[in-house]
Amino acid sequence: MSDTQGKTITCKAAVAWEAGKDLTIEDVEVGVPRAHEVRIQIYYTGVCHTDAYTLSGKDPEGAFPIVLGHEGAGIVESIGEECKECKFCKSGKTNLCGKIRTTQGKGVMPDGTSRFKCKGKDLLHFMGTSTFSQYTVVADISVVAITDKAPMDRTCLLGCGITTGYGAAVITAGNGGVEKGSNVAIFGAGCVGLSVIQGAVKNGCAKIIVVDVNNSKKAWAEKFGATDFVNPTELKEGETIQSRLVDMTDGGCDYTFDCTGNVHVMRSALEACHKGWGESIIIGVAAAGQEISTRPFQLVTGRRWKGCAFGGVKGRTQLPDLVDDYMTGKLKVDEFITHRQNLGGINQAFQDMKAGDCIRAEHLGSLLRPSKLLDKRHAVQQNREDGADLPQLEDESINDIVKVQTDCGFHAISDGEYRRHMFWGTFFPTLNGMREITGPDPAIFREYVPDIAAFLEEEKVPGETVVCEGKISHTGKSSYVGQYEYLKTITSKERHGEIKMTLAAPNWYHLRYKEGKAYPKEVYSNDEEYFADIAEAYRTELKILYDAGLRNVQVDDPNLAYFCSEKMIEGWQKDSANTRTIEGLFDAYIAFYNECFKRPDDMHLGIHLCRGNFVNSRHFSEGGYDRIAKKLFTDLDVSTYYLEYDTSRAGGFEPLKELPRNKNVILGVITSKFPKLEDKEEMKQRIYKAAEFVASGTGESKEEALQRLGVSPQCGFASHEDGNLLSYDDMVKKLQLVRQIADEVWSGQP
Ligand SMILES: NC(=O)C1=CN([C@@H]2O[C@H](COP(=O)(O)OP(=O)(O)OC[C@H]3O[C@@H](n4cnc5c(N)ncnc54)[C@H](O)[C@@H]3O)[C@@H](O)[C@H]2O)C=CC1
Ligand SMILES: N[C@@H](CCC(=O)N[C@@H](CSC=O)C(=O)NCC(=O)O)C(=O)O
Repeated sequence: MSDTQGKTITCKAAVAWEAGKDLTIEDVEVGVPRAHEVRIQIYYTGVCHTDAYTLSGKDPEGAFPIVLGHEGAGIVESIGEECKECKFCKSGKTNLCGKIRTTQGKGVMPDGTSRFKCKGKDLLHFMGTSTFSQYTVVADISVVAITDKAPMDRTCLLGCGITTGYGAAVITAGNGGVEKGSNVAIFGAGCVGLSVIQGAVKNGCAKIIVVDVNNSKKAWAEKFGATDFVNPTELKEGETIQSRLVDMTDGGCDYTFDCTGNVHVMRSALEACHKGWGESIIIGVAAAGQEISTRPFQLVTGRRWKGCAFGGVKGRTQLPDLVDDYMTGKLKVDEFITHRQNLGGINQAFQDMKAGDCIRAEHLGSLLRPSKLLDKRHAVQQNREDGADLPQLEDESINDIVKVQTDCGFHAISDGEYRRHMFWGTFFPTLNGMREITGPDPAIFREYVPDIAAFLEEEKVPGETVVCEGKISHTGKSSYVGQYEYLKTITSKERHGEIKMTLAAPNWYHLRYKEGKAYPKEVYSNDEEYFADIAEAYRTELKILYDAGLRNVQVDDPNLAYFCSEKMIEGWQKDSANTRTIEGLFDAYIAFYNECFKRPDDMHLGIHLCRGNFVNSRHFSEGGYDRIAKKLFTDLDVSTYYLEYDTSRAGGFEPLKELPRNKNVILGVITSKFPKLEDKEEMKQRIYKAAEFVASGTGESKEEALQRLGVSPQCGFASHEDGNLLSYDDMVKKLQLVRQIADEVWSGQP
């Protein structure tokens, strides 16, 4: 036993102080286990809709403050002193043990007290488990020992959702499970419904029909073994879901399962059962106050309604068998792991669960403008037209490009950056203290910074740039938010959280300028002061965007990719004016980024590392991620990296070994620079290869690593409004190819 035995442990836990509010990570005291109790060090926990239900305040038993969580796996740290004794357990008829249920429902241990304390207050326990804590105390009968060969990051998921669905099919339904040859219908293909499918497949059901309002669940359902899929919102006129299922099964299903928690669905599920013997199992948790109803005649004529908690599985005796099924490949568990978070990311985990999906097919934001829009913008820029009708044309063109994206099946919709001239938009020039200038003095630029070098090769400097002339601050008025607001008006409310906005890189007007030229010395005495004001401006901008509803941000940063370029590094080292080493500058930029992008947990942040994407499909820099990967992936506080991988310019996949378990990479294997369509199979093989490298770095399986990858074009199609060397149709074909690849690699996922 550990040396903490007999002592209170102080550890981190996610505390729900009140209903409807985010959890906060607190230091909590976890008391010594008493008689018939066990203290466990929790290594992994799942997040379940029932946690969200209780947190929402709708659970009649929900009380606060509480430590939620009930899908946990860990190691026993210490035990108090050692049921076949309660009426329920003695009956052999149910898994609902009565011994501790009353106190458990009140959020306390069987002796009526709590083992959690925080800020001098007792915290309540949840479902007798409270797994959102590094340590927890549970009653001895609430814990089951399983083989230490089973990985805990998977077995925690057997704590509820998977076991519930699987158990409902193989234990609760009928007399000990659905019979071979039965026809079953499963309403709702989330974790629970998909697990019902697994049970139905195991027992040899004939028809396994999945009913879900979300068409993206069809591929998921098929992957788990469903034979049919019906979307109840796409029925023929006059048809109900009951009548469709009755028709499909020659009179009705032998078994139906509600895995939605919707009481109307529960009714349909019952009424879709076969007269005389059909049985409907309620699994979903309905909101407080809701009741089920049907015509009593449905029951009179032999249909039966039943329900189950935890699938009817007796945790202490039957769970080890499920673990064995998983270990021997009979029960799918890995496939359910779509996201990982550490304890600090728990609110994000709730958001991810509610969003239901993770985005696999992406693009980088900028899309080719239609020629009518481009012509108009040129006419306005050259003062040939006054531009009064430009906003209207922008709106129309955005409506069209949003339709293209939704038709292609993209979720992270952008406005194509149609209101911007360059990919970074108008953030910097609109800050107090910054000014856009044309025809800048070439002497201010670092001539070895790749985009500057490219312009100088053509004996030009950038036509315009933004310089700092005074103390920088945000005006309080965002130049990006209008772009998001417009997208909201043309997309459904459920999609507003997926809309993606691209933002300028905070270091953009720093790296290009020679030492001492990025800001006047009288205003800032060093980089850190300058960075601090820009960071404050970014935080203000993010708050405005967040308050408007934006939850998906992508930063476009060529500068960080320049740190992969030998030429740039050589230039930096030869420049005697530089006061930092190149490594020191990279570190400073990472710290700068982390200050700029301090954000709420439910705002997703990704970063695109770009090697240049200018008119005529021009790139600026070359070099693999090897030299920056460790710091980039570990120290930079972003969730997703959009990485170029279309040519050997970006090097190999080896650096992906450095990707930690809580981060994602979108592989830009499709070029946005040229029209030739990539070979789909070859691209899929590249993705699988990338997954091998990710897996080899963390020790995950390749399948798990795949769940942190996605696919996209390598860059935008029009970082400069004039766009790359391909046609609008070529671009659409590329987007369709990205979608097809994603569908084949991650079937059913967005
Ligand atoms: N009884 C028990 O022991 C347990 C119950 N639950 C409950 O089971 C339910 C399902 O959990 P998850 O699978 O994790 O949820 P989920 O949200 O991942 O999946 C629900 C699925 O139902 C679909 N759906 C929603 N409305 C629908 C409708 N009207 N018709 C058809 N499909 C519809 C959704 O598109 C989604 O695919 C929840 O209510 C949860 O609280 C979860 C674990 C244990
Ligand atoms: N407390 C709620 C009901 C919550 C609930 O239904 N819990 C189920 C399992 S759902 C798991 O994710 C459960 O354990 N039921 C058995 C029990 O004895 O609680 C309410 O009062 O509505």
